[in-house]
Amino acid sequence: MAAPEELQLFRKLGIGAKFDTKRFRKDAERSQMITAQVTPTVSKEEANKALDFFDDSEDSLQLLGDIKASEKKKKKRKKKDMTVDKVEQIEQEKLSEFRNKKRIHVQGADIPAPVTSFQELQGVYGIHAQILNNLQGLGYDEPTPIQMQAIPLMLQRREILACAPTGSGKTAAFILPILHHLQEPRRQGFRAVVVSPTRELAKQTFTWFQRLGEGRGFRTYYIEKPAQAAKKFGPNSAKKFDILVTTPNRLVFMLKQDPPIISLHNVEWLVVDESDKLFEEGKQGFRDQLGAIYQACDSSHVRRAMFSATFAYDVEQWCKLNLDNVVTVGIGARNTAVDTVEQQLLFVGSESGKLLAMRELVRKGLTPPVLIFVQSKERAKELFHELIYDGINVDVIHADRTQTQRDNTVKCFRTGKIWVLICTELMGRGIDFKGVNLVINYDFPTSAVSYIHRIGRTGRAGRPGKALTFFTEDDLVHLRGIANVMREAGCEVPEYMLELKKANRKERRFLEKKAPKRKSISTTPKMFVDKAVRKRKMIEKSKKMQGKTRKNEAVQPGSSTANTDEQNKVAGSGGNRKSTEQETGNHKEDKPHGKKGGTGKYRTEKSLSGHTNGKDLNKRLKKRKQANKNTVKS
Ligand SMILES: Nc1ncnc2c1ncn2[C@@H]1O[C@H](COP(=O)(O)OP(=O)(O)OP(=O)(O)O)[C@@H](O)[C@H]1O
Repeated sequence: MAAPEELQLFRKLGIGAKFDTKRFRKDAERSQMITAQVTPTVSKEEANKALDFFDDSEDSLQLLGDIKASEKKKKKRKKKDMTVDKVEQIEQEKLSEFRNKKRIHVQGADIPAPVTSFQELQGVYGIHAQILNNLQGLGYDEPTPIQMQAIPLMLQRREILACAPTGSGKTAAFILPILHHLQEPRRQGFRAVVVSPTRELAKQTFTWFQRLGEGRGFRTYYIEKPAQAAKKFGPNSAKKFDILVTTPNRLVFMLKQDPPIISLHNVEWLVVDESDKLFEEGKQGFRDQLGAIYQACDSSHVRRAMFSATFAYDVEQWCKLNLDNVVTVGIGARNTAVDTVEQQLLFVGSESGKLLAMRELVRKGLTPPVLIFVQSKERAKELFHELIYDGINVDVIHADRTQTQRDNTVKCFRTGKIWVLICTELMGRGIDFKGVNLVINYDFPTSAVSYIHRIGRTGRAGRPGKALTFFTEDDLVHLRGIANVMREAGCEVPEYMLELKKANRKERRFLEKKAPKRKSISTTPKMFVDKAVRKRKMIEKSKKMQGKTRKNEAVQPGSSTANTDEQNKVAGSGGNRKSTEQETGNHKEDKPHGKKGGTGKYRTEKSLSGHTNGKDLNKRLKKRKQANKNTVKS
């Protein structure tokens, strides 16, 4: 074997010379002149070693004078470029591997790397330490996948369309970058706007802004009553707020006043939460209102972000056409339910079968908190009247209840004072009740999207949950779609369900909007219901009259009379107000209800005492029995 110095000299002398690799292969290998050519992939270290080698050889080139220096430099640069490319490629591979592991899918140009910890946000982006403290205080140890990718994107002022499962932390994903960009409170008016489809969700987002921004002094405003807001916002007073959280109709109402009573000219971030819902057209959707808000945010540097748990093709198309260099971020498979929810379907035969099944569940013992979804406010009222007589700690929330009542009900459910909450689609999206144990779809949802959102009220932030869906023959048209969602999430479904006829797009759209007509839930004879409705109407009428008199006498509203009326209103099973289940934009709603003060509280206390106070319950049961007897007689 040749001595190392000899080999070195041999290598230097041999530079540029071609070997007959068949004849001299052994010599060439020994002097390491062809190893680099036969190695298929080079690590960074290896590549650097190779470069060192060529650096050495440059001297010898000058000595030998065989090869031109410029050619050599070119080669050297090429090798260096190759190494940089290789390093970048390796980095990209690592990123892809990490994204795959977290099921993060991205589409777009120049996408920043996901962050792996909240601390990284401070190091790389300079997020304020107070915000990190707030996160820690809330028990957010590490970012969720949507937060890992959406936060750095928004911190780089990129416009995004984000889709991530229910309960996966989308709210903090948009709040953190907003708080960072606004830096500090300034007297410039609203600089960030978040639009949500329901008041409950808007209020919840408002609360999260306060929690995550605690100690930073930002002033967030939630439009509860446009008329009140108008007073509050006199031309200059609106300037003292930084962030606005609202439902679309309330904001549009204020924008459309002449002159507008709110200005969005300084808005830097417009976030549309539940974007697929807000993009829906027609009575149930908010497409027009969203258009008006989009136009009102007319600053040249406004950025927009859309968030939802479910993906809609038209939202994506709109974003691609209208947003600047938009990035799409998706977590997991599109339009799927979270796998932390154990899903079950239960065939109950008929409408009355549902009530029997419900009572059977109660008899066996329900573990609260439980959410029950029905398809309309009328049915919500009917079911409430059935269950309350069963002695269940139950309350109901729907669009016919006043805002105060809705707020109180939500509060009582959050604090565990109410165990079972009956609701409509109103509560289907975004609401974060911690630890909901079971979601019951008493009425079958009209689309897979609605199903995903409804059952997403449980199994949040990685916790386990259960969902039970009743179905009858009326629901067969929707069954296949929901069975598919269940199977995607790894739940067992009978094969026949997946083989049912598939509805085409047009049919699906029609079915989505029209829930099947169902027999009443109520077991109380209709004549008594009618009587109750008539009575309620009379009371409402007399209340109006009293209200007028009170106004004339300049007496403050919110008296005990209002309480009694409100109680009757909730107890009535009919309803003649024409509000939809979503936020309606009927601003008349705000005026009288705002004045009813503690009526919701009264109502809640009453329903609670209904369960704890046996005497009261017995009285009501007696009354009901008597009513039934009377019908039989007549
Ligand atoms: N990084 C985190 N670590 C722990 N908990 C978190 C984290 N981020 C969010 N959460 C909690 O997870 C729950 C769900 O978050 P959030 O309401 O933002 O979900 P979401 O994705 O908006 O759901 P939905 O689609 O139903 O609106 C909340 O209680 C929130 O406090």
